[in-house]
Amino acid sequence: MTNIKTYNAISPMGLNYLTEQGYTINGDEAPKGILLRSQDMHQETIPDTVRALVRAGAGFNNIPVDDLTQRGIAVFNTPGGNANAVKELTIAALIMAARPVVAAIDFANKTRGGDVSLRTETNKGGYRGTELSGKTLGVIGLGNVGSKVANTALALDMEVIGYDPGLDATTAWRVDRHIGHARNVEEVLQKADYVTVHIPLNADNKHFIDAEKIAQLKPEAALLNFSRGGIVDDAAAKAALDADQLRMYITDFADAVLFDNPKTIITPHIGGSTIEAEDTSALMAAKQLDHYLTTGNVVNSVNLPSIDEPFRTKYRVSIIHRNVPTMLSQIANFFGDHGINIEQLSNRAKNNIAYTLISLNALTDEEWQLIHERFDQVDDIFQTRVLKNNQD
Ligand SMILES: NC(=O)C1=CN([C@@H]2O[C@H](COP(=O)(O)OP(=O)(O)OC[C@H]3O[C@@H](n4cnc5c(N)ncnc54)[C@H](O)[C@@H]3O)[C@@H](O)[C@H]2O)C=CC1
Ligand SMILES: O=C(O)C(=O)COP(=O)(O)O
Repeated sequence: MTNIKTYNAISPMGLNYLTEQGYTINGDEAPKGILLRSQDMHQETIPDTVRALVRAGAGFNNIPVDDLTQRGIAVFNTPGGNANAVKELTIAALIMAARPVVAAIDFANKTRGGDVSLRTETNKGGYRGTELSGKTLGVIGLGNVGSKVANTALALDMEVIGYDPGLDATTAWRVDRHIGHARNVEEVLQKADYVTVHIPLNADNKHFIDAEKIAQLKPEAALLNFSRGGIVDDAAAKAALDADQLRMYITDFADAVLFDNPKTIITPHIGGSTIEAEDTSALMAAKQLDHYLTTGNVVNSVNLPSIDEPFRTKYRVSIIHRNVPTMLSQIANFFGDHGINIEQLSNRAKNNIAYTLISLNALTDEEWQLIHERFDQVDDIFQTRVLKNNQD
């Protein structure tokens, strides 16, 4: 039985799906797949038997994607699976940035003695807030989470402007037409009363919100970070709070520099922590993992191009290789030279990586062996798998 290793609390919805498909979870055998959430995989040893690693969630900065690609290991995430959960917590944070909810709860709970109802009523004046209605929300990153936050803020009667240079013809449809599109991030920073960041942590986005950008915010603005620690320069945010150049900072990522500051609210990375989001993400992850291991089809991979075609032949050969000239002809020639008839060949590239899926109806054990012997020696080929159609 194929063994899958897991890290973190993965919803039974995903684990049960895999066991129903015949996998073992955390069994004794060397794993073929890994299923995880926020585990820091930069610190883990990933065995050579692993063919796929799936992050049940959106952010994959905890995974050494480049190293795994060189080893021919497919990496997946589950985009959108927890976006609604993050959206709802971000809206809660917006409300907490407008109304002193946390301080007011604290005050009510700490009121002791006498007529507590009367005492809380007479002292409530210190807990007056403002309304979101009519204020401007700036959303940086209009992906699965940011687009939902932006659309929902319209229903709160906010003006919304967004910034996302990576939107394409498909993803732009997610964004309501009443949301203004900023030409640059500075426009968002300067206009908004609230700024919320929903972008991935990668080399380009490290400290994307730095001291220089924070300085462009209105002093009465509030900054929200439900993306990742490291996207906002927390020390710069603290300095701006201390200098009254920023009113409030709410983040889902604890950082000691922010502790014990009444202008800061910290939650312990719970943006995606709802029952629904955990179920949806785990099930998506489990299905994508099974799909890849059994058919070679690639859905929602962060390092391989997508190919999702019905597996109608008896065999498939899946090849992860460098996106270089003559590779495809070398592969096709090998099959021609050995008299192996190709029923279908699909090839797609993503940056410098390409993926080729070859469908066959006849393949002897010797030919199966030969494919591995030959392709495993080619430097530009990272991984070759021969798959038998179990539905056959
Ligand atoms: N707090 C939590 O528990 C959770 C946090 N996240 C974080 O939120 C991030 C976003 O999640 P999704 O919306 O699902 O991802 P997504 O991939 O759907 O969207 C990200 C968007 O950011 C845009 N982008 C990238 N760099 C940008 C930049 N410098 N300026 C403006 N736009 C930029 C991209 O074009 C893309 O449209 C994740 O990468 C993850 O780190 C996601 C889920 C849960
Ligand atoms: O999906 C993401 O990017 C998240 O940050 C969620 O993290 P988690 O799976 O809840 O540890």
